Amino acid sequence: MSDIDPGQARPPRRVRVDLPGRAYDILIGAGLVDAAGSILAERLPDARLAIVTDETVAALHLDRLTASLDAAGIAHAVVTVPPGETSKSFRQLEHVVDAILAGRFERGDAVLAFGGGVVGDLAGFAAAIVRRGMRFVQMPTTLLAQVDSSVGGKTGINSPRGKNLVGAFHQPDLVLADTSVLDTLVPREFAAGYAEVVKYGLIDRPEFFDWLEWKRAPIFAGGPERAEAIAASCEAKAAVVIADEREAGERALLNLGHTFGHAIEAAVAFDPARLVHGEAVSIGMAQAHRFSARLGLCPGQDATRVEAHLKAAGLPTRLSEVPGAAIAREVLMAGIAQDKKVKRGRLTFILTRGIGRSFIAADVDAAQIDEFLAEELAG
Ligand SMILES: NC(=O)c1ccc[n+]([C@@H]2O[C@H](COP(=O)([O-])OP(=O)(O)OC[C@H]3O[C@@H](n4cnc5c(N)ncnc54)[C@H](O)[C@@H]3O)[C@@H](O)[C@H]2O)c1
Ligand SMILES: O=C(O)C(=O)C[C@@H](O)[C@H](O)[C@H](O)COP(=O)(O)O
Ligand SMILES: [Zn+2]
Repeated sequence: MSDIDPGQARPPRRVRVDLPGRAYDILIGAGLVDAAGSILAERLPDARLAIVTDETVAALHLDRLTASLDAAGIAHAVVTVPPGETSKSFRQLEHVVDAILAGRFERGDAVLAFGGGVVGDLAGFAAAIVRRGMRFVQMPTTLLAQVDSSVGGKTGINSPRGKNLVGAFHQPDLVLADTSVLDTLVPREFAAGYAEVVKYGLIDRPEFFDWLEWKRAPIFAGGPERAEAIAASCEAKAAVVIADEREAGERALLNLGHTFGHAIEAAVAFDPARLVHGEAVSIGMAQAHRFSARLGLCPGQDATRVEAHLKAAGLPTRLSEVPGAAIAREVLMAGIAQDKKVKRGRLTFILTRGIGRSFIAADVDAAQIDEFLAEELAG
């Protein structure tokens, strides 16, 4: 059987994450929710599925997924969590783990994450720890999850002390990204996912950034460029993950904008009414470019160009755009100190020499970051 649904306009694109012993495919295209049953029956024969989803995704798309699994004779159960970042918690982890155990899912069965990055990170962590590791399928339903979180095996939950501080590396066996489900995403969440698309251009693909400047409108409008951008993003991420699966070195580049961004998310207590992850990354990437320019590393016009592109996509680029009470500098500094890239107390940031010329800067002076944040908050 092939992965091509006869109802689809075109076969899915395929990106291979060629990790030795743990290689997997990312299939990208319209109609993969309806085709999931036949694809999974072929690729994970005999696996029962513990589907983890959130209430919003369940209401919009779950019936089509379960109908497809029923038609293929795949046994499944569903566990639902509330939508939003606050579900990346010990409480929801316990809820998901308990449902998997109550359903007597075995190690050879699979957890299937059907949702955005929150569901993917939470379900993936449950898959990593239940019976010391179950099989795992990602069916990402947000732009962010299709271009970033479903790929590469980072799973986990948040702590009130910081973002993703508890987790595990656990690669999926398969990623099915149905681009048609993005049509129900609210514009704010689409824009948030776009920030992580822009990230790949800013890390080391300047020609991709140029292309995004040119193609942003059709990507947002749902033209063929959208699937192209998703596939290009997955290819960029897969290349980094294959080279450095567990972030011993260069994978840290995927953290561009995240040292500032994660601190901002923690400072607003992960409240999606104030800020979602992609928006925090957008502010963080703009800050990484402004800070690099301030140090004389990056041309000022590159920082301006990055900020203009993010703004044009409807994304925030400044701390002053975060709604609610002003964020205190000390709170941000405390969040930055919890970053997972900290080594012997010294800060690591992803800085840049210009668009597409990011690099890992170990041993960044905390006093300079503190001064920079004071300026940013004043400005
Ligand atoms: N593991 C990784 O490598 C990685 C990478 C990037 C981000 N992340 C994590 O991903 C999370 C953010 O993911 P996200 O932006 O997808 O947020 P999310 O999972 O909270 O989804 C955003 C919102 O969109 C809704 N939604 C999802 N799919 C929908 C659809 N098709 N139609 C309508 N609504 C839909 C959700 O219910 C939610 O309210 C963060 O926790 C971040 O830390 C992880
Ligand atoms: O996959 C990675 O590596 C990333 O850094 C991708 C990020 O977009 C993502 O937000 C990730 O969850 C951050 O990882 P963390 O290790 O800083 O928690
Ligand atoms: Zn991210």
